[in-house]
Order: sequence, then structure tokens, then C-alpha cells
Amino acid sequence: MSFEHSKKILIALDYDSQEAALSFVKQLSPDTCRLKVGKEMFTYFGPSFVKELIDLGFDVFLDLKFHDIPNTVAKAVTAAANMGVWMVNVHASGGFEMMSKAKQALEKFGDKAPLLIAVTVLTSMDEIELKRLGVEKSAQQQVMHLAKLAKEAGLDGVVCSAQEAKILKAELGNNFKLVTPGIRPEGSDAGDQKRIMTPKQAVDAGSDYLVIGRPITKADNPVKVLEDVNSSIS
Ligand SMILES: O=c1ccn([C@@H]2O[C@H](COP(=O)(O)O)[C@@H](O)[C@H]2O)c(=O)[nH]1
Repeated sequence: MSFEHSKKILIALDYDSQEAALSFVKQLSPDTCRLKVGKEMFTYFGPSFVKELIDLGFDVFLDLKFHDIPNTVAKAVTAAANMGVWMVNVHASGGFEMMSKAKQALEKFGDKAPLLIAVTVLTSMDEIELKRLGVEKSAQQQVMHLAKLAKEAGLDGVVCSAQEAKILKAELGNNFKLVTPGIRPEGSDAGDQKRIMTPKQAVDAGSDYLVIGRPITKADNPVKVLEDVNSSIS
């Protein structure tokens, strides 16, 4: 199996126990996946947990989806870069100025700067939910609108669903990275995710990185599920 394909999988570590998360992580190799730390684990266990994962050799995506005024977000992404994370994100709906300031704040880290990615439309949202927010565009149109804004602001890519990957790649080019949660291997429960695809469909559509949480972490044999996902996309 090619190393490049294995590293496409970002496992969402959404645990309320650091011990449980670490006992799972210690069965993994940094050659077969990267790890994502989100709001739950960061709120419980903070930067020391993130650093422990980095010390174990893993690339870490710090998924805190910053959304605040430009100055605050620029300082928050600076703190993330100081932690040594591989990728960090902000909400595109925080605006062009916020995204630009965040990108500028990372320039001082040179080639050690984390990738900076913007969340477009959460994969748990469908058009009914967008309408409730007053957004009349389709999910695909709204993702495209926010992704173009993120690209103009100099960001490295976006979080979107794999359902939008093909059209985003065609419009924004191959270097603009697409990080896609809402990945569901055949037969797994969608849960609260609305815009979903299987790992193979996502890769075929052009996703660069596939975020997978519960289908792996809640499985009876998580390592086997990861191996099967990696085989399906290799
Ligand atoms: O649009 C988004 C942005 C982030 N997420 C995060 O990804 C994982 C998905 O976990 P699953 O268990 O595979 O559903 C989770 O940590 C979310 O916070 C997302 O799902 N959608």
C-alpha cells in the first residue's frame, strides 16, 4: 500500500478519556494515518495532550474552527503553530479579513507553519438547515462561495464534504487542499452527518484528506477498520 494514500486518513479522536484515546493511538502507526484533535479532547486535555501525540510521531490537525475577530484568531493560530500542529482551521464565515490576518500571522513560522484551512459548510448541515440560517444558496453553491473567499485570502484549503470535492478541484485547482469529514465506509451509520460519501468515492472525487471518527473509533476492531479503509483507497 502506498504511503501517500495511507496518510490521507485523519482519525478524529473524539474521546472523553485521555487514557482510552492513547490506548487506541498506541496501536496505530504515524505511517498509516494522521490524527485530529477537536473541541472535546482539547477542552478536556489541552495542549499537553496534543504535544503527547506529536511526540509519538503523529501529524496533528487541531480542529478548533476558530471564529472570532481577526486579531483574536491571528493570535489563536499563532498559539497552534507554537504547539507544533500540522494543520489548523478557522471558519470561512469569519470573513476575508479574519482569514488573511490568520494566514499572515503564520508567515513568521516559515516552512514550519501549519496548513491553514477554512471550514465552509459543516458536513452535518443540509439545505433545510442552511435555509434556517437565512442562506438561500444550495450547499454546493455556499461551499464554493466560501472556498473562493478562502483561496483569495491565501489559505491552503478548505473543509467541505466530499460531495463538493469534484467541482471544487475543477474550479480551484489541485494545490488547494480539500479536507472532507462525513466519510462513511459502506454500511456504517451516518449519525448526525448529512453530506456523506464512502472513502473510495471521496478519493475518486478529489478529496485530499478524509476525516473519519466514529466508524473507526467506535468499531469493535478500530485498527482493522483503518486497514480496510486504507486498502479501499490504495
Ligand atoms: O464540517 C465538519 C467539520 C468537522 N467535522 C469533525 O469531523 C469529525 C467527524 O467525525 P465522525 O465521527 O466521523 O462523524 C468530528 O470530529 C467533527 O467535529 C465534521 O464532522 N464536519
